[in-house]
This record gives sequence, structure tokens and C-alpha cells, in this order.
Amino acid sequence: MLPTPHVSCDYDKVYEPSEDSFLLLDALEKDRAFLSQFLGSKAALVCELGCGSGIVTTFMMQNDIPSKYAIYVPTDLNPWAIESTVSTAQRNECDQQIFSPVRMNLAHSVRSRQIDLLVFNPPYVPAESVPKVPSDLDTSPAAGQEDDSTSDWLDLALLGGDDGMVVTWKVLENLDDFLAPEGIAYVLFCARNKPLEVVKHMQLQGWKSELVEHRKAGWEVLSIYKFYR
Ligand SMILES: C[S@@+](CC[C@H](N)C(=O)[O-])C[C@H]1O[C@@H](n2cnc3c(N)ncnc32)[C@H](O)[C@@H]1O
Repeated sequence: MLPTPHVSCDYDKVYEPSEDSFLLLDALEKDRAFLSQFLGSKAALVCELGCGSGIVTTFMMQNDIPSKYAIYVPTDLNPWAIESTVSTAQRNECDQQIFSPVRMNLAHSVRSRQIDLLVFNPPYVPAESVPKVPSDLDTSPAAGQEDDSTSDWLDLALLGGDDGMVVTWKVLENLDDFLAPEGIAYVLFCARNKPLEVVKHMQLQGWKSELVEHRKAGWEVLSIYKFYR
């Protein structure tokens, strides 16, 4: 079993690693040899969206997933998550890797079709609405029309709107633009996200998809699917 990074953050501001984070680590560990074969021969661009404490990106860096030549660009809307990701990487002595966390909305500031490995543990809890993207990072036409009061960073980490899928759909609908031609994405779902319906929809769009991990966590059932062309 691969070592889990040491993490210590201010959990009033940043999502505390939980069952979902650990399931993602297990999925990446399970697919480590596959990822090394699939992407290991090049300097792969690895982009974890919503990096939070940095536990997942640090785990990948610690364990050369997909290879020791990879370039890691984790992203988050929450500035405290970016700060925590830097300190988690330092705490775990990952300063050998090429690593540059960036505050951005999903992967919208990364050039099209550049990401080789995309990893996302999204805000997946069904809720009436999703907290709005802070106006300095919102590029939609409606941006700047409301006051910018996003201060509850934990709501942003958890609340996923209708079916808990609003943010995840923003990634899946942009996957063709985000992923490199031979790229692959690992995305976490809870049962209330109706992952089987989502996978069917993605397959109809031409994506290949496989279940990587599946676990009951308290009253949630969590699963991780990978998507590739
Ligand atoms: C469930 S937490 C996962 C944190 C970490 N990856 C883990 O597994 O422990 C979701 C993360 O996504 C971030 N997030 C939410 N919406 C985002 C968006 N539109 N763009 C980037 N990050 C976002 C939140 O700030 C939070 O850090």
C-alpha cells in the first residue's frame, strides 16, 4: 500500500480529506501501472481540479503517478486551497517535481486539449444551488452582476446543485476541450449523482468509461469512473 501524505490545514477554510479523497487515492493506486503505461513515456500534464488540501496531487507526486517526468498543475477557486496545496507538497518533501498550483475556475485557464491526466473530486452533494464562482474568476456573460460574497469556502467544496451534478457536468461537457487527444479523466460520484446515467450519456457522446473503485462510505455510496476517448 502506498503511503498517504501528511496533511495539516485550516479545515475552517479548506476541505478536510475524507472518504472521497481516500477513495480517489485508492483508485489512482489501483491504476498506477496502467497510468504509467498509458502516459509514463512523456512529460504528462496532470491537472487535479479542486485540489483542496493538496492530498491527492501530493500523493500522485510522491508516488510518480503517472511518472517522475509529470508536470502537476492543480487548480482550485479557493485561495486557501492553493496555499494549503503548496504547504502539503512541501511538508511531504515533493519539491523535486515540476509543480505549479493555480487559482482558476476548473481548467478554464489551461490551453485547450493539453491535459493528459485530469482528476476531480467535485462538490457532489445535491443542494438547491451551487455557490457562485468568485467574480474575479467568472468569465460567463452574467459575471459581475451580483455582489461577490463567496466567503464560505466549505459550501463551495460540497454543494453540487441539482443531483449534485452541476459542477461535474461543467467538467464533463468540457472534457473534449480539456483533455489531450490521449488524455484520461478520473471523476468521483456519489450514488445520488446517478453515475450510471451519466456514464451512459458520456458513452453516447463517444467516450469510453470504466468503473475504477466503488465503496460504501457511511450513508453514501461513492464511485470513481475513468473517461477516455
Ligand atoms: C470535495 S472538495 C475535494 C478536495 C480535494 N481534492 C480532496 O479530494 O480532498 C472539492 C474542491 O473543489 C473546489 N472547487 C469547487 N468548485 C470549483 C471550481 N469551479 N473550480 C475549481 N475548484 C473548485 C473546492 O474549493 C474544493 O476544494
